[in-house]
Parts: sequence; structure tokens; C-alpha cells
Amino acid sequence: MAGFIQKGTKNILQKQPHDVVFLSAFRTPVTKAKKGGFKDAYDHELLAHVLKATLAANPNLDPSRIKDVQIGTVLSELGGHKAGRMAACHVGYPETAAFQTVNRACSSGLSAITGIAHAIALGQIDVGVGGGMESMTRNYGSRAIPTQLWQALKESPVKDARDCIMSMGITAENVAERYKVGRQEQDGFAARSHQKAAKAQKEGLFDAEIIPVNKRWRPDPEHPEVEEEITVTKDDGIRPNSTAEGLAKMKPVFKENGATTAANSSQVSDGAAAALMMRRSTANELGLSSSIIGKWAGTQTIGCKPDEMGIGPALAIPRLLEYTGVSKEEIGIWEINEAFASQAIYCVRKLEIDEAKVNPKGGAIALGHPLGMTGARQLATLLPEMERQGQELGVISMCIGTGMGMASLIVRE
Ligand SMILES: CC(=O)SCCNC(=O)CCNC(=O)[C@H](O)C(C)(C)COP(=O)(O)OP(=O)(O)OC[C@H]1O[C@@H](n2cnc3c(N)ncnc32)[C@H](O)[C@@H]1OP(=O)(O)O
Repeated sequence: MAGFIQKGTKNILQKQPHDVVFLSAFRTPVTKAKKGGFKDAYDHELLAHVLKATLAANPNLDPSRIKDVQIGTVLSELGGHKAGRMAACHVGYPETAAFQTVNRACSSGLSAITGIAHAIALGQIDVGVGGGMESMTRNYGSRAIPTQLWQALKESPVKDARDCIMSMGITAENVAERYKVGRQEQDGFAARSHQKAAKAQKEGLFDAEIIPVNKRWRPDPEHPEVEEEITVTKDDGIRPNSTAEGLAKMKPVFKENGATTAANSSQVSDGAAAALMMRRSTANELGLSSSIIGKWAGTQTIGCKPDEMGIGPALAIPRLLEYTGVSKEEIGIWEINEAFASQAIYCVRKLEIDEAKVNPKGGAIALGHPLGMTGARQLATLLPEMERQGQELGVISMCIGTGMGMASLIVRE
């Protein structure tokens, strides 16, 4: 044991009574902000759907066993806490199930899952739900960068302090320049993200993780009084015809003569995700052991320079591997956030991992990146793919806009 986690691949692959296990991991489709299927939805509305689906998928679990719900969200009004708790109560979580929202910027969903995992590992709770929600349609823009800032911070002599509010696109340009990630390479990576996602969508590989969502939709912005009922079943940001040559025609959006374009950046999107987690011994006691789909085996978070925040996974992953005693070669699938192609390429290159093992169903460039939800989306995307490929170990990793990386080790059941 290292603290409360198992160390070493052999130990990690064994089923232990104190393991933190997943019984379900679902997500809504991820849709384009302002244009996509959830443009008229609230973040907590999407959360209600995944929380309800979590109960429905586990009918033999008495909801009163759920002791805590942690939901990552970045931009939500009042930190999403009040509306999130309302959503949980609304769909049948008893008043005894505690609720909190978590904000570690883009890694909030992964932080929420880790928070529940730590509470289970310490014996604080037996059963919990971790996830994320985000409506960038409603909350991006005015809430993306703080406006009520202490003047001393704006003028801080410490560059790292000032850089915490740097445009994410500029940090992507910094990574490209400093580590020589060329435009062509970025466009090729972005096109492959779309191609992989399109193939996975065509083959139905997202079906197991996606909860179809019925919702109202206003087809005409000029006539908001006209509403229709629609069912959103698919991610709508995937562009199957993306090619490196086609993407080369796009103009840089963050910097004159830069290389970061709308096509090689993650998309601004809406969505929610949730996973049911418990201690293995609790699952056994409740007769739910046959529903276990995977286990959490440890998380590490590490800081880096805010002006090159995208390199975070390249720092967090080695620390995670050291912490868990697992080697890079033993990881079958890597879910690495594609905040921008430049930073994702840098991380893959620096870690010397095979791109064929990275985001096999595409990443945030194709699937979208509803900030606080993405880490939880990656879990929902990873688990069925580990099962399909017969891979035992997977890693989820995020970069964090104020200069951090986070990584979690996930084991197939
Ligand atoms: C820690 C972290 O994770 S940091 C990351 C946090 N997230 C961010 O910072 C968000 C980054 N992304 C953005 O800010 C935005 O997506 C931007 C500014 C890059 C682009 O915004 P938009 O211009 O609204 O992008 P949008 O996706 O709508 O694309 C605009 C146009 O570009 C073209 N385009 C975009 N992608 C493609 C593609 N793959 N192939 C061909 N054309 C494309 C299309 O013409 C598209 O218009 P359409 O949707 O009407 O067809």
C-alpha cells in the first residue's frame, strides 16, 4: 500500500475488498455551445438526466445508500451548488445524500470522481456519485475570466500570478512555439481526432456511455416562443470529413501568424456525466458485484507554469505512474485531454507514448469540451473501450487552465 492505495501492477489488478469500484459511468451527448442540441438546456438539467440514469441503471441499489454526490463545474451560477442539489433531489436522491460542486477548472469532473474515491478509500462513505456538468452556452464569456480582481494581482510582479488568467489559446500558442509543434502536425492530430470519433460514432461505440436526452428546443432564435420536443442521442461536434489538408486553410484565432485555429482547438460545448462508485466490499454485501465495471486506482495532480498550462499531463502522468508503481508500457489506453492539438501533441511526444493508444474514440477537439464535465466524460468513454479492447489499465489526464495537470489510473474489472 502507498497510503490508502495499492502499489504495483500485480496488486492493483487483484480484486481487494477495499477497492474503489465503478458500477456505472454515463454521460449525455456533448453538443456544440449556442448551436447544438443543448443550446436551450441548463447545466443542472443535463445533470438531472445523468443522475436519474445512474439510479435507473442500478435498480437494486437503495438510493439512501448514496452518501455523497460531487459534481465538477466551472462556470455555473453560484458555483452550481444550489441548482445541482435541486437536480439531485428532483430525480429521487434522498435528502440524506450530501451534495457538493467541485471547481478545479477543466479537471473538475476528474477532481469530483477523485473526491468520491478518496472519501470511499478513507472509509468516510461507502457509496457516492462523482461527475460533472457544464453549459458553456449559458455561462461561457462573462464567467470565463474573473472581472472583479484585486488590482495587486492584475499588476503582480509575479508573472505566474498574472498568467493565471491568460487566454487558453495563447497558452496553446506558447506550447507550440516553445516545444516546436508545427501547424501541419496540429492539423493532422485534430483531423485524426475527428476521424476516430466519426468511426466510433458510426460503429455505435458511444452508445453504451450515452444517455439520450429528451428536451425542448427552439428551432428559430427569432421566435423563442416556438418550442419543439427533441431527443438528443449523439455528440454533434464531430466533423467526419476533416482532413489535415482541409484544416490547413483555417485562420489562426488567438494570435496573428499563430497556429491555433477553431479546428485544432477543443470545442466550446454543453454536457453532463456521472459515475456510481462504492467500496468493493459494499458492492459484494449489496449483491451488486456483477455490476462492477472498473476501479479507480489513484490520482495525482501537479502544478506547472500557467502560461504553458497544456503541458500539465506530461508532468502529472509520470507522477501517477510512480505513485501507483505501474509502468508506461502497461497502460493500454490513454484518455488525454485535447484542450488544443499543440498541447496534446506535446504531451504524447514528451511521454513517448504510441498515438494509436491515445483517445481511440477521439478527444475534446472532435467531441467537445464542456469544461467541468470532460474528466467525467473521459471515464464514461474509457471504460467501455477498455472492455472492448480487453485492456486492463487506462489513464485519464487533464490539463488545467491555471497551470496544472491531473491524472488518474483506471482498471478494467
Ligand atoms: C485546461 C483546458 O482544457 S483549456 C481549454 C478550455 N477551452 C477553451 O479555451 C475553448 C477553446 N475553443 C474556443 O475558444 C473556440 O472553439 C474557438 C474560439 C477556437 C473557435 O470558436 P468558433 O469560431 O465558435 O468555432 P466553431 O467550432 O463554431 O467553428 C467555426 C467555424 O470554423 C470551421 N471549422 C471548425 N472546425 C472545423 C473542422 N474540423 N473542419 C472544417 N471546418 C471547421 C467551420 O466553418 C465553423 O463554422 P460552422 O460551425 O458554422 O461550420
